[in-house]
Amino acid sequence: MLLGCIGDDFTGSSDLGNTLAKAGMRVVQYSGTPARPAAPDVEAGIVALKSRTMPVADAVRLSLEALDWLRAQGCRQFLFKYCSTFDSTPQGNIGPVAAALANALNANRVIFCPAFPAAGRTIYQGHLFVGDCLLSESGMENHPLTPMTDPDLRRWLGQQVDEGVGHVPAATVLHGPDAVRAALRAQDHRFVVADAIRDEDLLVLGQAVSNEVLLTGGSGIALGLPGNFRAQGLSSAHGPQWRGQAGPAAVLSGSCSRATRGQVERHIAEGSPALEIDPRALLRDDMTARDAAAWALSQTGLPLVYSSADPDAVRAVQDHHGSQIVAARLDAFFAECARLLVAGGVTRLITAGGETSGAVVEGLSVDTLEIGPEIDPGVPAIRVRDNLVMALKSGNFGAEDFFAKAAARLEG
Ligand SMILES: Nc1ncnc2c1ncn2[C@@H]1O[C@H](COP(=O)(O)OP(=O)(O)O)[C@@H](O)[C@H]1O
Ligand SMILES: O=C(O)[C@@H](O)C(=O)COP(=O)(O)O
Repeated sequence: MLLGCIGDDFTGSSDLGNTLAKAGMRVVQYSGTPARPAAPDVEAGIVALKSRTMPVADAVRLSLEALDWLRAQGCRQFLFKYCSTFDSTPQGNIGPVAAALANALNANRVIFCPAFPAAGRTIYQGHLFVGDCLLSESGMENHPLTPMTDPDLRRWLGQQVDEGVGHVPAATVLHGPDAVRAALRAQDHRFVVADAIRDEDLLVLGQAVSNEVLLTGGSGIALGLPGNFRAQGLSSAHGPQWRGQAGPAAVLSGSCSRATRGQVERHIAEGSPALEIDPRALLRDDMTARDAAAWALSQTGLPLVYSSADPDAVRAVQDHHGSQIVAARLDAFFAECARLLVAGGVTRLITAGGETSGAVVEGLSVDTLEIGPEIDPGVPAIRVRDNLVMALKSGNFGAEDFFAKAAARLEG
């Protein structure tokens, strides 16, 4: 294994897998740190954790365990993947996890670059934009678990760590890898936010950090890495292999992000079967995973079970019951629903939302996910086992017709 990656959620990890697989690496995503060694032909291994929103100390511990395993697989470089919208709280977990990994690897320069231009995430003057909005005006300020209320990544990361945060501006990145390397050497700080506006900038950054042991960022920061390994004669390009999967399909969505809500609306507007889950009904046991799975298995077409709701509805439920209680109940519901659907014959399963996808993958006791071809930017088709394929869609990814498109792509 050449590149060892740690993803702080499951959809984000598959997004990273998509970038690396498209650029020709053979990629496997693991659900948590595996107990066994990796297969010998894996070039990039991604240990997916559900560590984005867990207590800081747990996220650090699990990330260090993943690092130990990746080191034992012979990796030469390590990438900590977090969200392209830098999802975190003022306490963490991005800063503390990055600091622990940097300490363990003796890394003295670590870049932070969540940019993903294909999905509209760019960084300029240290500020993160989503399309033409600052992060804090993009809808992410209403995220149920990690509201992003400050677009200045230096300031946000600075709250999470006990050290200063440097910056490599776009003007330097435009001058190419040598200029970036020189700027990194000149920094007073170990942690450095790097601007990136275009994919070309990410390729420059990727080249500039080819000798750094630890990088951090969104999937975009990986764009240039397969080329680095190829240039060193360490990897040979081959596209992801894909074998379609026939059989019943279903969608589970716990994501309340704007893009997902649009996809849910489109699905319903097209007359496709949809069952809305009210978390209050789950908490009262008026609705169970068994009820929802039985409903889905009795439908024709592509059934959608969703709790996706707008920010006001989410806030009302959280204020009443507490966000952690609601999140835990929804996670348990979707995990159980997925188990029942697969037991009932579903072979193509689409999940929307990082927390939700993590709960589902863990609930299905899946340990290895083979990354296949891209469905929409940032979302690959995934083979889980002989009779089960999945798509783990990040909350804000995918076109409006994503659910139908994913079902078709997983089959074809
Ligand atoms: N109807 C709802 N009311 C309150 N909270 C909800 C509702 N539906 C989902 N949530 C919360 O929103 C979170 C969405 O997180 P996630 O699955 O990661 O989606 P995304 O990727 O869009 O952020 C869930 O973990 C859950 O706690
Ligand atoms: O980098 C990204 O935007 C995604 O890969 C990702 O991590 C999204 O997370 P969720 O929105 O929680 O699915």
